[in-house]
Amino acid sequence: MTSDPVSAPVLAASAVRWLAGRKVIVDGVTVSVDEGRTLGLIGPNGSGKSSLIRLLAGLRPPAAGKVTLDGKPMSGFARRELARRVSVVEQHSATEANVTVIDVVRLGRTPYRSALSPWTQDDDRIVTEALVRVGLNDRREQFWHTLSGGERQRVQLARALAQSPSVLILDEPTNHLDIQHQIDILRLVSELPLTTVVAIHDLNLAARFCDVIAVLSEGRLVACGSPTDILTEQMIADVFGVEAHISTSPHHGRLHIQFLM
Ligand SMILES: Nc1ncnc2c1ncn2[C@@H]1O[C@H](COP(=O)(O)OP(=O)(O)OP(=O)(O)O)[C@@H](O)[C@H]1O
Repeated sequence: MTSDPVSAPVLAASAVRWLAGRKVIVDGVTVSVDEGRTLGLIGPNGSGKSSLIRLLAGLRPPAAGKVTLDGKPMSGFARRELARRVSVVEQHSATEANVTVIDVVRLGRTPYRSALSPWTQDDDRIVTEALVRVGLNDRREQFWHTLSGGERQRVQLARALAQSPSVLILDEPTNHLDIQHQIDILRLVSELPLTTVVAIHDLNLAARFCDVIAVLSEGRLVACGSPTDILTEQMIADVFGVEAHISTSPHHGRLHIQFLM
């Protein structure tokens, strides 16, 4: 008897736990994301989204449980190898003063360079492509400190794309963006052939652009599945404490959540 091979998820956290001092911040969370899919992390402020993101990105080890990339423990990857595979844009990415947009995006190529490998035309092409994708190629010479919050977020995304990752992890990538750029960036991210994890507050955008949604509350995973299975009026009342009406949009066929205030 033959059966289809079962493919392992690209990125998976299994019963991960993380503590700040003695306080449990991430409490036994199991989530995974398959190749090319977009996993959205939602949950109230302080529910542990950023903390889980740092574990999934390999930026810190879990106190218990494990994170795997292509089925291999994250802890087994060398720093440089991990940086070639996984790009992260955190909520407040620090960047030095007196650098230009293109300087920041070029940093994305760091994992591919060494003292013996000069900057190549390929590096230039990849950096330009990333700038074009986020709509900032004409700002490449502008100084970082003169950019708006939303422009900085788009530059950080371009830096992450220039890393040519297979996994992209984004912590609230749209929180400074106007509505057009929110939609543009999430559409771009969801259409890229990358495996993506995105922490996001806007439930309508999560419904529209994520394939799978994981809901966190007080550090625990309370639900995980397709947007239609997960985003229910009951879940929104239980987890966010807000009454909502959910319908299917006649325009794009995805869920439309209205908050009843
Ligand atoms: N290093 C730390 N030391 C102490 N407490 C921490 C630390 N990191 C996170 N926390 C706490 O853990 C909880 C979860 O924080 P986290 O930033 O992961 O939540 P979040 O869901 O991303 O929140 P938000 O939606 O507000 O960005 C918060 O109560 C936060 O204060």
